Formats: sequence, structure tokens, C-alpha cells
Amino acid sequence: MSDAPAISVSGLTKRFSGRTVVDHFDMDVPKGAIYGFLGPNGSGKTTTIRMMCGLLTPDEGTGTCLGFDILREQDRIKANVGYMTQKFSLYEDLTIRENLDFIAQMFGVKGRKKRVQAALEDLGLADRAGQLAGNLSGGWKQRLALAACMIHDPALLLLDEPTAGVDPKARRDFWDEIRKLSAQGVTVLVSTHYMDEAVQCDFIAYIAYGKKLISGVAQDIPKMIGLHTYRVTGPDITSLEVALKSEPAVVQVARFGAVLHVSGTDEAALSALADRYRAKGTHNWEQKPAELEEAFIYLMTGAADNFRGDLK
Ligand SMILES: Nc1ncnc2c1ncn2[C@@H]1O[C@H](COP(=O)(O)OP(=O)(O)OP(=O)(O)O)[C@@H](O)[C@H]1O
Repeated sequence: MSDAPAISVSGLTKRFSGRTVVDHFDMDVPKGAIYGFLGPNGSGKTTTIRMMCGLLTPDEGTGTCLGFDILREQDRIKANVGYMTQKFSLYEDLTIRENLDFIAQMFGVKGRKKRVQAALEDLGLADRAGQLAGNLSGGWKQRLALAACMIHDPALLLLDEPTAGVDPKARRDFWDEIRKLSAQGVTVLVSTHYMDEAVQCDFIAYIAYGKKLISGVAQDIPKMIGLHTYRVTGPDITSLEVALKSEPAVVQVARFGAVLHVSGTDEAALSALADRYRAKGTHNWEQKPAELEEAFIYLMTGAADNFRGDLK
């Protein structure tokens, strides 16, 4: 990642029918970063991302994307953006190669044949180039969609819940590809509701009611929220989970198999609770650093609304 941000926006605001759906949004995105946008449905993630990339004109605010002005140079930005939406559609009656060739034509890609062949090879699709897109499994369709989005070598890639409905192996492979692109300097903006997509991101922004409540380096997010967590193991974890959920010091109990991650924002109160339960001698309580998994659950279950406006 270089020092000059790929995107720098400030005060972005959008209203639809008099309703403010994005409210004075500021952000710098480093070049080559994978930036995840989390938040409830309808919180304004897609609208924000589209404004940041010159795909939608803000009512207020300014900024640059890939060195171009988001208000005056939208066409130049668009030529450098790959956009993979959930509804990304391929031509099912065309082969993989024909699909890529068609999209390359639409973008006016120079040296088209070579570029299509390189894209097929990069994504491990060369052996299947003659197969009809309609016969591909979900994971391969998604690979093809990614190849299509990248055919014109964009510097910025937008992903909208990219691995929804794809099996775990295909998800991992997909993220390996995204990492490779990021290492090559492609900046990636991801809108997601999924934890396993969020944990792939270098940076996270949490948006609710059109406002950015938190943003920063992904691994710093738990600290920014102020979450403290204990890992709890022992017998009859289900009853313990129920009991802990009614403890005032506990803001969240997340279950990972037979292990509970018990989190709170008041460190002293949570520590006192751990001591009280430890004294019963039934369960093992071990303090652990809060990780993005806990922070993600905390944010997505709406607990973050409690500090609405307190954090940047
Ligand atoms: N073109 C539009 N005209 C009118 N209202 C819109 C338009 N686009 C979005 N909205 C509204 O703006 C709000 C924010 O929508 P947006 O799609 O940005 O949210 P989101 O966080 O991306 O949601 P999701 O997670 O469901 O995709 C929603 O209430 C939506 O209905």
C-alpha cells in the first residue's frame, strides 16, 4: 500500500425524497486496501460506496477517487472500476471464453484475445474455456464473474456480498484471488453482512442510519469498541450461556462450538463476574484479546447503536 490514498472523500451526503440516507461521510482508503463496509440492511453502505466511486452524484461533499474528482470526472473513474454485484449476470448460453470476450469488447479492451486468455489462465478457467457458463457450479460462476469484472484491469474493485451462497472452499479460493489483486495494488471495497467476509478485510467501516459509527484497521476495531472477552469452557455450556445472558456485565455471549466467548465493555465488572463464576469451580474462565469475530457480532446485533455518535 502506498501513502497516497486511492480514495479520499469528505462530507458525502445523499438524500432520497427528502430523507437523508448518507450523512456527511468522510473516509480515506489506502491504495491496495481491502475495505469492508458493515451495517444493517438499508444503512447506506451501497449508496456510500457508489458515491465514493463516482457512480452516484452526492448532494453534498467532495472527494477524489483514483486521482479523479468524484463530481467532475465520473467517467474517468468508471473506466477504472470493476463492479461485482450479487446480481452479476453472465450469458448462460455463451461459453466462458465467449462471455469474457464479449465483456472485453464492451470495455474496448486493447489486445482483447490475449487479455481474455490471460484472464482465463489467471483464474484457473483455461481448461474450461469452452464450457457453457450456464453449466458452471456456483463457485466457478463466481470466478467467471470476477474475471469479467477485472477484464479491463480496473484499479478499483467493488464487491457486494461477493460470496453469498457459495460453498466454503469456493469462498476461500475467491478471497485468495482478492488478496492477490490487493497485493498487485487493486483497491477493493466490500459491502457485507458476513463475518467470514469481514475478517478478510484490512479495514472496516460500520455504518448505521447513514452515519459512519466506526472505521479503522480491522484488528483495532475490538479495541475501538472497548470489548473485553473471556473464553469459557466446561460442562453444560448451554445452561451457562442462558445464565450469562442475563448478567448486567455481559453485553454478548458468542458460542463457538463448545466454547463461549463472553464479552463486556466494563472491564472491572466483567472481571468481577469471571471471579464469581470461577469461584464455583465448574468452568474455566480465561481472558482473551477481543477479536474481530466478537466485534463483528457485537456490531451486527445492533449493540453499537448504544454508542451512536461516540466514535468516529
Ligand atoms: N435510488 C434510490 N431511490 C430511493 N431510495 C433509495 C435509492 N437507493 C437506495 N435508497 C434507499 O436508501 C437507503 C440506503 O440504501 P443502501 O442500498 O445504500 O443501503 P445498504 O446499507 O447498502 O443496504 P443493504 O445492506 O440492504 O444492501 C435505503 O433505505 C434504500 O431504500
